[in-house]
Amino acid sequence: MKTIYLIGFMGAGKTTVGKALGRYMSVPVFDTDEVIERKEQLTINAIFEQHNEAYFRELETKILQEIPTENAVVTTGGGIVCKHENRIFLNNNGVVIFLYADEDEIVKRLEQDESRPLLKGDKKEKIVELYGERLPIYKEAADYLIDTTGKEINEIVKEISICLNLS
Ligand SMILES: Nc1ncnc2c1ncn2[C@@H]1O[C@H](COP(=O)(O)OP(=O)(O)O)[C@@H](O)[C@H]1O
Ligand SMILES: O=C(O)C1=C[C@@H](OP(=O)(O)O)[C@@H](O)[C@H](O)C1
Ligand SMILES: [Mg+2]
Repeated sequence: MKTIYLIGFMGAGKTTVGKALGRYMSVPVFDTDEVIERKEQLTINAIFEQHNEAYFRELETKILQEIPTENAVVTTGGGIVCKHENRIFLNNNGVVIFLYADEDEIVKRLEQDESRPLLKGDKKEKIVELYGERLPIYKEAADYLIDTTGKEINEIVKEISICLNLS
């Protein structure tokens, strides 16, 4: 089975849904952020502070290309689609599912979260600005779009399984 890549904005549920999807499909799950943090022995926040975003993006591309392209679920960081090279790799190596959630839902889910360096400061303003820039990119990069707004994790996993004829 070709690897399933989950893309979408911060807070769309990629990491959470991906873990549940991997359990449902009995395949390993690779979260690009988690792989990077383990390799660097630094949190994403610390990588941005001690190095910079460009350093993180180089790591992200390298890690993406090291993760198996068969029989796995890969949960990506929200900015991975911003690099054309990454979009080409995703498209060539797996099935790309865009986990959509509307802006208000994203804001709600990330209200208490301080783990995303790009949302430091006025979180809502940053979300509106970044999401506005990226929404067309997610849509263009995806094979399928799943709306996660107001849905439970298992409901989203079920929708993905139907989408991919897994059930
Ligand atoms: N469908 C959902 N409904 C409600 N909360 C969700 C849903 N999916 C994820 N969350 C919550 O939103 C936050 C971000 O989820 P996460 O999986 O880290 O998203 P991403 O990896 O896309 O940034 C977490 O607190 C998670 O529990
Ligand atoms: O959208 C982005 O640029 C980012 C999303 C994050 O992952 P999540 O989408 O899992 O939060 C993480 O890769 C980093 O903070 C950058
Ligand atoms: Mg994540």
